[in-house]
Amino acid sequence: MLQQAGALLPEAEPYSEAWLQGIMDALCDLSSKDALTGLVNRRSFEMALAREVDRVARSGEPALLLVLDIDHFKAVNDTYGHAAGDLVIQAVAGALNQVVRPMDTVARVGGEEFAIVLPKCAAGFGATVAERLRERVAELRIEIASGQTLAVTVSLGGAFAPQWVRSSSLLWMERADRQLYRAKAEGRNRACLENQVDSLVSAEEKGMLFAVTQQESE
Ligand SMILES: Nc1nc2c(ncn2[C@@H]2O[C@H](COP(=O)(O)OP(=O)(O)OP(=O)(O)O)[C@@H](O)[C@H]2O)c(=O)[nH]1
Repeated sequence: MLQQAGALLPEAEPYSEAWLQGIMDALCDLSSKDALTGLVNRRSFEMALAREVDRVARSGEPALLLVLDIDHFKAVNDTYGHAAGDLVIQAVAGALNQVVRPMDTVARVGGEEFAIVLPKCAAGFGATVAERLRERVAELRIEIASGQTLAVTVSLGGAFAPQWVRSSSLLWMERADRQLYRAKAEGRNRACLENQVDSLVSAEEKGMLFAVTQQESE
């Protein structure tokens, strides 16, 4: 499996304890990481998001979900080729990883789409961190060929997890996605965040809270 995926096999003596451990680590990476960027993949991110939903519901601590999309990325591929597009995706991934805290999870969730979950992120800090990510990407000068560099921008959407409500990661993702659409529609190279956290608990989420309360009272 590892050879088929182009992954390196451990250098230790075959079938030794170190070699088996190396094989297990490499298989874990293969199932949880995106091969192009080394970021967490969509499947693994969805699990991290579900864990965060549970943690927020238990602790009431704020958490922010950001979704990002490279602007006009099709034009990069069409103008400079797919290999240059891949270099752009890798550079953006690296830049995002540099800006966040070790406790945050950065994932590549689609072709030129990324998502970041930021636990314990206070509501007042959301716009600052989103803006810092946007700026960091805009500052990049990505070398796509000798002496040829490209600059790209990203649009971001963000939503805070509803505190004290056992929501679903899917609903959370949908809310962040809506903000991303807004950022694209308003001209790209910007961040749009839901601003009022408490009043944005949807009817569906209230239903989930009710279901939890009912179960707990049985
Ligand atoms: N190089 C490269 N391109 C990819 C990869 N995955 C998806 N793409 C390309 O990403 C492009 C996404 O383009 P669109 O969804 O039209 O969006 P866009 O051009 O970024 O426009 P906006 O999002 O509206 O700003 C498509 O051309 C895909 O072929 C990948 O792994 N590598």
